[in-house]
Formats: sequence, structure tokens, C-alpha cells
Amino acid sequence: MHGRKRRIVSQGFSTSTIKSSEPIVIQHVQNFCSALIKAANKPQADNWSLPQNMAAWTNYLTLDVISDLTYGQPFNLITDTKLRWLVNAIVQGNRRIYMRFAFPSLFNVKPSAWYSPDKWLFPDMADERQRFLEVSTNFSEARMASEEKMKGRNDIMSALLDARDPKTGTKLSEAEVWGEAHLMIAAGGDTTSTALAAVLFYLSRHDEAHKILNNEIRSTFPTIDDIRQGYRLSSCHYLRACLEEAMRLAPPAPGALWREVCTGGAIVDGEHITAGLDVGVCQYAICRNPNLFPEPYSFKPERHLRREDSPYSADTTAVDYFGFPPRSMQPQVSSSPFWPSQLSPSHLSPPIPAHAGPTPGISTPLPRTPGGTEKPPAFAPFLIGPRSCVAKPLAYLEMSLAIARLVWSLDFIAADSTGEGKPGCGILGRERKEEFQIVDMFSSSKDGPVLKFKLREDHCSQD
Ligand code: HEM
Repeated sequence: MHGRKRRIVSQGFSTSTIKSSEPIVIQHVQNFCSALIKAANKPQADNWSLPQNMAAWTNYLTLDVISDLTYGQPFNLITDTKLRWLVNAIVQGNRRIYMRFAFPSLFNVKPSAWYSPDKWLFPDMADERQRFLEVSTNFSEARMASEEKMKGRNDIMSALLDARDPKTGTKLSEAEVWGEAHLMIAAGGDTTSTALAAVLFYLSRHDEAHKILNNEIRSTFPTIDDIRQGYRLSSCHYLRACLEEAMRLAPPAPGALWREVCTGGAIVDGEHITAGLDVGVCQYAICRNPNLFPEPYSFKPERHLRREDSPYSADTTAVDYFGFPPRSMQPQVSSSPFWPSQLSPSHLSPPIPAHAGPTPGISTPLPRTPGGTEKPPAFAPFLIGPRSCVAKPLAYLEMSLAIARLVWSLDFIAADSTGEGKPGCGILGRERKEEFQIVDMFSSSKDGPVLKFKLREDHCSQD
């Protein structure tokens, strides 16, 4: 059942669909940047903008993108306040699904006059959920009504409506299409916004990394319009490393996503697991294992950089995250080196520990152990296998465009401590000031960082 849907849904994220979706993503990324540029154009006494909560802005951006690609019209959360309540409704919806996974028996009780799981457990969200379903239905109906007009768009929805399962030749029914659309909104907004908020949190607290990224982006792209899918964006390896490191420290799906062991059992790390048991790996925990990630609480994008002499760079079949070959096979596009003299690329690329898994990359094959078996990567924010994230290329495109265009246009600093841990708070795991705080609700709920912006010094007039 899942296999059939997956074969159809994955066509909505094919290279050609992602390519034709790019102008839509860029349009919303530009709205996002314009909103922050507008704030920067009204400097306060300290020359910086009023503080901006980036958990909110990144949520608006990612929901505008995914609603536009799915329904053919955006929620317009960046430019209009009317539907902004949807952000919380979606987070709460994810929390409810997570509770269902964790405690199915609570929900498997038929609601009665005296017990209804939703009313008891989520009294505040019943209304919001209803309103969200109404919005989603209205948007779905509007899309269906204008489907003829939308034909040339080649977005996720057109692909879902047209695609056939290559194995059975069947299409998704209308109900299945709208079920998938609903899933896209729930799965595609909150996750991507956590990664964006986290990278902004860590950059605003790590000047050296922030400087290197500024240099990389500003020296690679002469104008903001040059920041689009292609060799130049693929060559921004420090950008990619910052995104990876932010997702390592703040995984957008941080908990264990359980899988039931099938008939015959399974062998995991040499242990036999009986059929019927649930197994899962908690991304938050494994990403803090010091044997896999030395100094696990430190923000070190360089740990994700591919060393030219690492085993992976020799792999000519490896492709980069937009489907381009690795840097060594790409034309050189920028003659100005972006590395500060005291931090050469070789300095930033310590040897990759043999046990640390491969440099993450969409199509980088898993390394082979001496016995020839594949070793799964420890860092897997999108998971691996047949139920992993179907939209990984879209997520990387969106994150790369948003951070590159923002960094190209604006300087930013932390305005306050929102999002930080609170030393001495007495809550285990919540006391590290330097760690971006997330709450596991299937996706990650977060607040902050709150940042102040100003136009980058060498570009004084933008709108
Ligand atoms: C940084 C961004 C993202 C991360 C880290 C992420 C992570 C994940 C993870 C861990 C899963 C597996 C969930 C499970 O096992 O239950 C998943 C599934 C999924 N994701 Fe993403 N996701 C991201 C962005 C997106 C976006 C932008 C979309 C857009 C539509 C999306 C759509 C989906 C869908 C449809 C599934 C279900 C796939 C299936 O069951 O075959 N995700 N994602």
C-alpha cells in the first residue's frame, strides 16, 4: 500500500518537477527577504532593525512555499496576517499524531458521551483543527476548479494528479491526492522551518562561521538574482555544511520514528530483534554521541566538509545535492577565495573519523565495510530507506536559497536569548545556553532565534 503511494508521490519530487518549482520557491524566498529588508530599512538607535522572531518568519516562508506548490496558491503568511494561526494549528496537529503513535490505545477507544480522546487530551485544538481542515478543503477545491489553468505549472500537485504507479499503472484517487496534499502541508512546513531557524540561531552565535558563510555567498554571487539552482549554488559547500550541522544539532524530526519488525525478525547491530517489536533511532540522541561526532554540542560545520583526499571525493559516481557532480568535477566559477587566510579549507576539513558514516549527500553511496556490507549513516535527518523523506531535494533547495539570499542581503545578530537553554533551570537537557531548544512533537516545536538585521555594509540601498 505504502509502496504504491510512494512510487506515485515520488514523481512529484522528480528533478524536472523540482526544476519547474524553483521560480515559485524563489518568489516566496524573496518575499521573506523583503520583509526582513523592510525591517532593516527602519533602523533603530543602535542602527539595527527591530527584533524579529525567526521561528515565525521561517514558518511563514515554508508554509507559503508548500501551500503554493500543493494547492497552486499560497497561504500568503509572509505578506498577510489573516491565516497566521495556521502555524500553531499545524504544530498541534503534528503533536496529536505523535501522541497517537506513542499511545495508540488512548485513541483506539470509540468516543462516547463521557470520553473523547481529542476533547480530553487536546481541548484547545479541536476548534483550530476544524478550521485548518476547512482551509485545506477550500484550497483543495479551488485547485481542482482551476486544474485546467494550472496544467503548465508542473508542480507537486500536477505530478500527483497525473502520475501513475509504474508497477500497477494505477493513479491516486481524488481522496488519496488530497490526503497526500494534507500530509505535504503537515510534513513540509514545520520541518524545513526548524532547520532554517536552527541555522540562523547558530550563525548568530558563531561569528567565525557566519563570516565564512558571508564570504562564500557574497563572493560566489555577483547579484542576488544569480542565487538559483545550478553549479554555483552547488559549489557553496560551507552553506551545505552549515545546514547539515544545524540539522544535526536541531533535527527537524528529532525523536525515534518507530518501525515494526516484520516476520522472521531482524538483526540490528548483531542483536536478534523479534518480529512485532518496534525499533527506531532517536536522531537527537545519536547526533550527540561523542564517538560519532566529537565535541557533539559544538556547532562545527566543518565536520561535514568533504576532504578532497577523503574516500568520498574519489568516488566519481557521487553527485551533489542538486544532482550535480562533486566540486572536483565542476567548473571553477569563482576566482575569489572565500576562506579567511587563517582558516584554509584544509584547516576546516579534519580527517573524517572512519566510524562517522559518509559525508551526507543525497546520492552518495553508503561506504562499504571490509566485509562488503553497507553501513548506514548516523546522521540521517531525513531518515533512510523506503519511508524516508520523499522531498529531500526540495527541502535542500528551499533551505539553500533562503539562507544564501538572506546572507547575501543582510547582516544579522542575536537580539536576545530566545531559543537558548537556561543554565540552572534544573530541567535535564534544557540548561545549555548555547544549544537551540526544540521540543519533540514529531516535528520540532521551537521559539526564536530573535534577530536584528541591517543591510550588508557594502550594499546600502535595497527594497
Ligand atoms: C529539513 C526538512 C525536512 C526534514 C528534515 C524531513 C524529514 C522527514 C522524515 C524524518 C520523514 C520520515 C517520517 C516517518 O518516518 O514517519 C519524512 C517523511 C516525509 N516528508 Fe519530509 N522532511 C523535510 C521536509 C519535507 C518537505 C519540504 C516536504 C514537502 C512536501 C516533505 C514531505 C514528506 C513526506 C510526504 C513524507 C512521507 C514519505 C513517505 O511516507 O513515503 N518533507 N520527512
